[in-house]
Amino acid sequence: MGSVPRVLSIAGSDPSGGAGIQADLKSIAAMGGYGMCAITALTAQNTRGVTAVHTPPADFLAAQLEAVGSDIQIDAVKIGMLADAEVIRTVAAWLERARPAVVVLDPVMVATSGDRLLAADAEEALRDLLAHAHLVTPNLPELGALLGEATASSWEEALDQGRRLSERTGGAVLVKGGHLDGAACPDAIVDARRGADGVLVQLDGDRVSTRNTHGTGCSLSSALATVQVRTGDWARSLAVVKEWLRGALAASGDLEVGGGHGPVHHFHHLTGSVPLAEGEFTDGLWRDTAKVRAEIDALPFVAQLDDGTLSQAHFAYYLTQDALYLNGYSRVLARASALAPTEEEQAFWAEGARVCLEVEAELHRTWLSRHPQPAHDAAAAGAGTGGTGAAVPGPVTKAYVDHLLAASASGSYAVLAAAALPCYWIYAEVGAALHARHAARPEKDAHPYGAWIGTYADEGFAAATRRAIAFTDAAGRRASVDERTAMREAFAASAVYEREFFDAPRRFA
Ligand SMILES: Nc1ncnc2c1ncn2[C@@H]1O[C@H](COP(=O)(O)OP(=O)(O)OP(=O)(O)O)[C@@H](O)[C@H]1O
Ligand SMILES: Cc1ncc(CO)c(N)n1
Repeated sequence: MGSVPRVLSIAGSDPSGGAGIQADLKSIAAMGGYGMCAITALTAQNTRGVTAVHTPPADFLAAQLEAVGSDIQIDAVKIGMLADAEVIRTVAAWLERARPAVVVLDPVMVATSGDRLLAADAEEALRDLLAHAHLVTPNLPELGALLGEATASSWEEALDQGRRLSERTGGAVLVKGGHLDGAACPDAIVDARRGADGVLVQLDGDRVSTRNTHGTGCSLSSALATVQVRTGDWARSLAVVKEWLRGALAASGDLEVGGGHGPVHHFHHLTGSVPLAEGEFTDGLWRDTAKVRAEIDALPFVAQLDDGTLSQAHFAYYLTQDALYLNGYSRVLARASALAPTEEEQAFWAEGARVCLEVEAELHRTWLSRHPQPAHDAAAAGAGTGGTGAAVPGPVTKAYVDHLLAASASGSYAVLAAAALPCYWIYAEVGAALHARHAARPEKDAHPYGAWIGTYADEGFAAATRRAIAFTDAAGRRASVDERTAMREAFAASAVYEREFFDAPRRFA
């Protein structure tokens, strides 16, 4: 066997996708297997119930089994709905010849909705088929019916019935707690060949509070067949499948399928790693920070820069801190260059690091000489003797740069790119909005910050921003689930620091 178990489901079709072969194929894939199916019957059903069943001629099922089995090595078989005695005989005859290494049989008799899925006169034939299975997975009513007894009313009684069924079939029986009353939902594998109580493994579990239990039995049995190929150990297989199914039940509400007993979310564990289209990842980062960005737009600093009422002291503090920030940011971009996976990205971030130093120098040469920070403000900002360019980072500048340096130290290029991105993206957006408003002003020349706002119209920075977004997006698309989470956190934290940076003059100047 290779690393992908080849698993055949012999079962009925549920067009609503929650049970039958549809659930089986999803569950097999969710467990890393290659799913195949031979269809025993077509049902017309949804989450509310079954309205019709069409059973094709048994010869046609035989033809499907022959086609698959004559060409493909089958590592495991899961058997579900069998409809009638002729279908059962057809499957039995094929199993005799094919003798798959793993056979899990879910003796489907009644759907979750209460509708019959097996002809009443076929129960005897089904009992005979059980001997072909390595594991039988009846729910409590099916377990009772297979023994010709009433449904067990306690877990102990169910285990006892399971052991007696195992004695009869010669294989293992999965006793399922799904139909028990109460908050517990245990499952146990019972094998009469294993001594007195026969319990191979029992896994206790809490009941998930949901109506979406359509197809849980189908999903469990096909997933178990798949994992069993990998482990060869029912107890370990059940442990992994039960935890997965619990997650699928817990996430079933995300699906919003149907008004009755809805399906479970078979791929809940993969939602964080679905292949993303170009731009999707960074669009998500942008959406997630909508609130923080709206808060930036509403800051007094932005409004005052816009209408020209910003105090010289606040502006000078801002420029001073910006120069300090750019120095730290340059080192962070240099680290992104060092970690970059391609030469194109390496060059891009290195150029960004260089430009930061150039802009820092320009701030000192031009802007800060025109708008020096008053001595008492520089002292308040921690510059000591003040006013002579010996400023030190204020609390926000320090915290923001420390956050970026921590992202550098994470060693993840993707996380570092995400942390660095708001400084491009949010700054570019805020600047573009300020610039657009300024450009529409009739008396531009009289505006005290007109020249500064003019620097926001830098097409080179806008182009660099687009590339920084594209590189971060590509890194996000390649990233693992955990790394994507860390990227979102890093981006969101930087967005908050962007807000704090614009608000810092009001608080700390
Ligand atoms: N609400 C729940 N919370 C947690 N686990 C559950 C819940 N309902 C069912 N299960 C689990 O789902 C699996 C299937 O159990 P169940 O007894 O419901 O099978 P079934 O009746 O054959 O399913 P189906 O709905 O496909 O007919 C078992 O592992 C059981 O423990
Ligand atoms: C086709 C099919 N198989 C099994 C079940 C049991 O859930 C169902 N509802 N439908």
